[in-house]
Amino acid sequence: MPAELNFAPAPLDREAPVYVAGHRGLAGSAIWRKLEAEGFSRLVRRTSAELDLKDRAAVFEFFEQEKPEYVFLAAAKVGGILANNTYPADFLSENLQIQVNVMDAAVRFGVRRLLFLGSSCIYPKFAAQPISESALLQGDLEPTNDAYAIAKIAGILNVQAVRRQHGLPWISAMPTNLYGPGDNFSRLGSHVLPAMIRRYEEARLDGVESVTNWGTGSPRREFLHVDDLASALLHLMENYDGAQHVNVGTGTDVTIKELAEAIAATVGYEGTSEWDASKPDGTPQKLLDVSKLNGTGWFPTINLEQGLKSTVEWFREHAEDFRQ
Ligand SMILES: NC(=O)C1=CN([C@@H]2O[C@H](COP(=O)(O)OP(=O)(O)OC[C@H]3O[C@@H](n4cnc5c(N)ncnc54)[C@H](OP(=O)(O)O)[C@@H]3O)[C@@H](O)[C@H]2O)C=CC1
Ligand SMILES: C[C@H]1O[C@H](OP(=O)(O)OP(=O)(O)OC[C@H]2O[C@@H](n3cnc4c(=O)[nH]c(N)nc43)[C@H](O)[C@@H]2O)[C@@H](O)[C@@H](O)C1=O
Repeated sequence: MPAELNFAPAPLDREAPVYVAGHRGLAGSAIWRKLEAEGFSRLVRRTSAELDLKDRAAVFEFFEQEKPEYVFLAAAKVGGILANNTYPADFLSENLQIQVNVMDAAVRFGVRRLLFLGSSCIYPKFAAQPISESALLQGDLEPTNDAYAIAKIAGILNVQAVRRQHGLPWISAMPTNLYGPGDNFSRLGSHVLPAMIRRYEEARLDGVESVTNWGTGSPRREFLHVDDLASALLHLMENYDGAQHVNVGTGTDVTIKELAEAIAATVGYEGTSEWDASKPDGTPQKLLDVSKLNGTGWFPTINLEQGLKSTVEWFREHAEDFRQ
């Protein structure tokens, strides 16, 4: 068993090996950029083709070889409402395997600090708004993502159990809906914001007069730019130590209809928007209470208007990669 470690808020050692699990994903790539910009000199990464985190033996071998001192656990099976609703068994199984393997290996090889990334979908479907950390397990989950949410709740408990049993000062962060460069823009598997950027931009280019979005447009969502997420996560690694997970968001939300209007305006689409109410709306609202995070001294810097503009620019620069 590793020696018990005590945490005191302090900058992470820029010379120590840091493993960013999921470094090619939306969140992981932003964490990687942030750590590089902050002068971390021994960043460690593996693609899923090089290291399948579901392969327990391979994960242990990797940790033994690289001996990371810090881990950002941003590798996961992730998708929007339709993907979650269609493949619940995969979302449950793959996420449990990935997080258990990584955390078990991290215990075995004495990782000093590990940050587990969950999601705001861990909270009850009808939680009081804004949702505070203490709302966890106080009500029924949203059925379209209950399997994924249970895996993420298990991850929070895993971190807490490691803290109790092994004395390692690991933490969990629960981000709200994320967006930014490197997002998944696939038509069926993506989240709403990248899906709409693609839909409205392609409709503009093709001269299509009307686009159809999913659901009624009435649900409310909070959107955090991934560069803000990465900055918040490094801040938490350097300033927060507690068994309770920390919400990471902006503290403001919009309706999906308002988001659609903002995206249409940003891409310059002048047609109309329809709504397909046969598609699920999901949780009516999931606005995070971010007072705990703000209390540590961290605040977001990128508002939705700026973030949409730069993400549309990024999508245009990479549009070829998404042609099918
Ligand atoms: N996107 C969002 O809106 C939100 C995301 N989160 C959380 O943030 C984290 C990251 O999400 P996000 O960046 O959006 O996801 P992405 O789908 O963009 O990236 C996930 C990454 O995980 C890696 N991965 C998946 N399966 C495996 C595996 N079996 N072995 C190794 N690596 C694997 C992939 O690696 P590779 O590219 O090499 O295949 C990929 O780069 C997740 O924990 C998610 O729950 C939380 C709230 C909202
Ligand atoms: C991050 C979070 O992401 C998922 O939950 P979600 O918040 O419901 O995310 P979403 O982005 O998929 O949808 C938000 C809203 O937008 C509407 N909507 C309209 N048009 C499109 C559309 O074209 N695509 C998508 N995906 N949604 C659309 C859609 O009907 C819904 O009302 C879970 O994976 C959950 O597990 C999770 O953690």
